[in-house]
Amino acid sequence: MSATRGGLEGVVAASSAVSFIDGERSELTYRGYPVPDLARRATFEEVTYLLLEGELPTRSQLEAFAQELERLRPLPGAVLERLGQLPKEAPMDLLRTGISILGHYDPDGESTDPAARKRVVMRLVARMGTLVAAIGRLRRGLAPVPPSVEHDPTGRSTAWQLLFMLQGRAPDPEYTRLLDMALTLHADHELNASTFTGRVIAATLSDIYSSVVGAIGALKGPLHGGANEAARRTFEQIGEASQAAPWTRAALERKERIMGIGHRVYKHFDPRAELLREELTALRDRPEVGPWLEIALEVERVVKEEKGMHPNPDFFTAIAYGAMGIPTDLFTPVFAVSRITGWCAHLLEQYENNRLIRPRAEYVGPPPRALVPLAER
Ligand SMILES: CC(=O)SCCNC(=O)CCNC(=O)[C@H](O)C(C)(C)COP(=O)(O)OP(=O)(O)OC[C@H]1O[C@@H](n2cnc3c(N)ncnc32)[C@H](O)[C@@H]1OP(=O)(O)O
Ligand SMILES: O=C([O-])CC(=O)C(=O)O
Repeated sequence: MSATRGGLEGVVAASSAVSFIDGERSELTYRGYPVPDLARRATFEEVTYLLLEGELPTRSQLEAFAQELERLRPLPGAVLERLGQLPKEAPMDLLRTGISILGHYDPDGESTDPAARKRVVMRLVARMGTLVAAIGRLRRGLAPVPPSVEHDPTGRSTAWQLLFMLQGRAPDPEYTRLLDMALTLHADHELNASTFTGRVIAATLSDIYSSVVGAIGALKGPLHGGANEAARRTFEQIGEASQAAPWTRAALERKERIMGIGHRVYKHFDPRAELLREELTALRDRPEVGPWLEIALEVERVVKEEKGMHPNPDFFTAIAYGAMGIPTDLFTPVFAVSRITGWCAHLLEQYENNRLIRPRAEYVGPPPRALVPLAER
């Protein structure tokens, strides 16, 4: 019998100056700034700069940063060509492969020079959204739409560009603002499973692309980033608010997990989910929001009553992203458009002060025993 429940719960596995979670008080900060403040009062590009550079940008720093992202946003043509040749069923697999292909075309991909690593990070941050949008279109048999600066009234916003490249038309300003906020809320979360995966890979002194490919693999799982897609499918299965309470009670009775509910670190509530609920409540008169929100709030009420558990942000982005017209199986890739910033901030931090990450396992197998030759077994 093992002495550990597994999962490294509560284990401090690295020092980091990127983000901080107080699970008891439901507080989250990026580089010292409360994340709800950043989500409400700063753009995702300001937050990206903050995560990567350690400080919020001045106006001119932000302008130069946004211009650089704009310059780097288009994908090398060969990437789209190769993606076009792959089976299209699984967007997260396409994203994983797409990032891997991008690595082949990056002249700095294998460099260990800090300035070259920063250039790699900028390319990844700029291109993740372009890649996700292209995957979304290729899957529907449509030609990818390139980024467009002339039509972007918000001034080079990742959220605007992502929706534009996905849908081929200027997005609804309310949804652009909501997506910008959601991107900020998902940008970093300390040593979550995907970031930890990336840091483990980087700590072997492997390259940034390999680390991000590994992180994407971890994000895909429904216990982590895949929960937003799974939560949407749950709401669709429930169908209408009157069915939500009996459905939830029956699922809990069967000991099933309700996707988008629960968190390893937050003990009382997740501040990101609170903010998203508030934003969606303000939009509840919209037909693409209201009925889904009613279902979600019923599920939330019953889970809280029965298990004392709370929603995580994936519970509400499952409604928000659907309302924006993002296809359900693209929800987790959209998470990656945000989290690439946190992954990169952590990878740079890992390289700066590296030591191989190599924990031990508690051995629970058979005691030492003598080998019986094959002929005698
Ligand atoms: C952005 C993000 O990645 S946020 C996380 C997204 N993931 C999800 O929403 C998936 C659903 N949630 C879960 O599976 C979990 O709550 C996790 C993985 C997020 C964190 O859980 P952990 O702290 O590891 O808890 P653990 O898996 O040990 O479960 C503890 C107990 O709570 C129950 N539980 C945990 N989450 C849920 C849930 N969503 N629904 C129902 N029961 C749950 C477990 O069944 C278990 O019950 P038991 O003790 O009777 O066996
Ligand atoms: O921190 C975690 O374990 C999961 C999470 O909420 C995130 O990655 O945003």
